[in-house]
Amino acid sequence: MAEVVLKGVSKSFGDTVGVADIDMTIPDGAFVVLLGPTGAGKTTTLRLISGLEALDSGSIHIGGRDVGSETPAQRDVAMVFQQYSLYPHLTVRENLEFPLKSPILNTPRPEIDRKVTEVAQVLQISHKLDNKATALSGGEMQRVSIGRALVREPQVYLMDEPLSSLDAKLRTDLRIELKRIQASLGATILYVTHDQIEAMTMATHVGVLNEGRLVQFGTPREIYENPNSVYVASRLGQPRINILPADLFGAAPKGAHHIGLRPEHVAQGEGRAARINRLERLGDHTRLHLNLDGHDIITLADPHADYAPGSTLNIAPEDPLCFDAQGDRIY
Ligand SMILES: Nc1ncnc2c1ncn2[C@@H]1O[C@H](COP(=O)(O)OP(=O)(O)OP(=O)(O)O)[C@@H](O)[C@H]1O
Repeated sequence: MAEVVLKGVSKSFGDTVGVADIDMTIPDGAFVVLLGPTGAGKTTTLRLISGLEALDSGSIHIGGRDVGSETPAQRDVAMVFQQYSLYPHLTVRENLEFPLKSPILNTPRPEIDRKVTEVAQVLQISHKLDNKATALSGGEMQRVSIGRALVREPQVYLMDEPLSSLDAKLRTDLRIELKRIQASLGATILYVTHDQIEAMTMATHVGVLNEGRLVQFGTPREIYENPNSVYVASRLGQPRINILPADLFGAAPKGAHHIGLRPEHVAQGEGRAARINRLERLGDHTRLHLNLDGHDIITLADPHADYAPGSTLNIAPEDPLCFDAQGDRIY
């Protein structure tokens, strides 16, 4: 497919910053997940790449072409939105065929049939192909929307929380399927999600946005293990990283204002006595909700271990991440 390169990309809406000075390279065949809270600029980034929104400044190259003056159709990107966008008067099959019938693609009939059948199978909607789009459930409509993007082989797929309206089982199935499609087609995908598991399992790279700025870009592992700020550290990981005063366990590490401890980096059986507030038994593991000097701490425990709420557990930090007063990582 194609590499996408953003250089100095900015877009404001009146006084509101949409995105500011974004430099980002989405390698050919990469699955890049954008993370950030609401309003961080994720959707705006997708809309700028697709051409639905015009740049204030900067440039966007797709496959080496500067697409600044191209229409969305010329850019050859496929976009899937959170809200499904189907032609209600057409059947599922007609909706899926629609992108392939565009005069630009001019796909031969047998090829259209083959693609529609294949995509319908992947999305588990083969039995609904001849239903009107309006006769589908919300989850089915969303699958057809995804299908309309997948029948094409565009330069890049732009997906804005495409699985968020689906139930848990289907979301898991489609997560695996999307990843497989990406690997087998070598597709370049830019994907927005709030779902930690989607981000960790599907992404080859993660871009973290904060108030329109790209604050870190790296592999999910780099972002998880080596975040450059409290903000980035808090975006990935479920349960979230524990951010605690640097001196909670004794003398603060040099220069540190806060330490960050992932749940798996809380050593048990040594250190200070924390109160066990609550246990969450999740089957294969248990989450312990602790409190130490008024600070909540979450850690993991063996599912068979016998912890009693109200009792205490000694804990100590293990390989803490250290942050300065501004929340920037110092080591
Ligand atoms: N058409 C618009 N007119 C005015 N402001 C807009 C417009 N589109 C986006 N914005 C503003 O730009 C900022 C970034 O919005 P954007 O939709 O990109 O965020 P987001 O990270 O996708 O959020 P969400 O997770 O809620 O979708 C927000 O402050 C938003 O209010």
